[in-house]
Amino acid sequence: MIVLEDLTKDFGRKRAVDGLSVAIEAGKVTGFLGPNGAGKTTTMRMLLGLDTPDSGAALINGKPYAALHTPLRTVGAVVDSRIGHPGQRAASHLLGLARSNSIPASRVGTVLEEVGLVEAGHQRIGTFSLGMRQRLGIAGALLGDPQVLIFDEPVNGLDADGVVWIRELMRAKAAAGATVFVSSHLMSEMQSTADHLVVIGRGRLIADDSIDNVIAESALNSITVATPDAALLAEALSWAGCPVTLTDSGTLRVTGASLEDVGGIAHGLGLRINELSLRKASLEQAYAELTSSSLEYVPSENERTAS
Ligand SMILES: Nc1ncnc2c1ncn2[C@@H]1O[C@H](COP(=O)(O)OP(=O)(O)OP(=O)(O)O)[C@@H](O)[C@H]1O
Repeated sequence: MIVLEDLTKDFGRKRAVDGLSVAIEAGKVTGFLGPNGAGKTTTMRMLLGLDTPDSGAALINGKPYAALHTPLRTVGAVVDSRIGHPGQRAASHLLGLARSNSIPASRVGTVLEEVGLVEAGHQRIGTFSLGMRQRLGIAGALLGDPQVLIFDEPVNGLDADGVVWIRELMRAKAAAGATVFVSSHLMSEMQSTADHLVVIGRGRLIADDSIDNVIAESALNSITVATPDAALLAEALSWAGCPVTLTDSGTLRVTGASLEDVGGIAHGLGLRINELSLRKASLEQAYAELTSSSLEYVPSENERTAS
């Protein structure tokens, strides 16, 4: 389990992480999301003892990283694709890591196989593609068979097969009881990988909830109602405080209400209903709504139209 307690970090006058408190549970993949500069990497670096908190604590299984006896047996992480020395061979890099953490040398072959790098084990790291370096980083993270995994943007540089592979790896590790904490910018990827989300903006917690709840809370969820008595139902819904619009096709679009609310009001009026359906927001929409007020960098109109 990972626990952040009022975690705070400043770089000069810039507050990168601001009083962040959250518990990341075992047995789940928890997605760590936030706009550019929100403080995700800094948080992960503090968890791994690579940056020191100014106040608060970042704990893995109840301890700061520096207090872990053989860290690679407790936590495996990929926060940087610069791994090992370019002149070193992949297998000897892993062997060095294993030795320094009292991990049996036999694990090197096991993890190289797990990440699909058996053939490349004798190659020098400097000859590796970005995708191969990502896989080697993940091999290092898995070496001590840890119960906590921390990945910062792990799909960067991976091809389509690699993306599916890492998704299945994270799901399998969580299903086996591991705590998997992963940052990503790809909402579609998070939607198919994560169970739970921690969203931050400007270093502060914005949401700590299941993906289903994050989407359910979105103001962009809407209900479509088709009825011959649209005007009457629209008036009743407005009275009940539900924002309602009449669409070009003559149906009503209702927000801020559940299917039960809308069905109940229509039933109370004895109206005939031809369609009553819920249109859920995507995770991307719900996320954009949550983080719109904490963007550090807003693209100009020209950049938006160019992309
Ligand atoms: N070593 C550093 N020195 C000075 N400022 C830093 C340093 N590391 C991070 N920052 C600043 O702290 C803030 C948080 O950065 P961080 O990299 O943690 O965000 P992030 O959420 O990981 O962003 P991204 O999604 O763009 O990778 C940013 O404003 C960044 O410029």
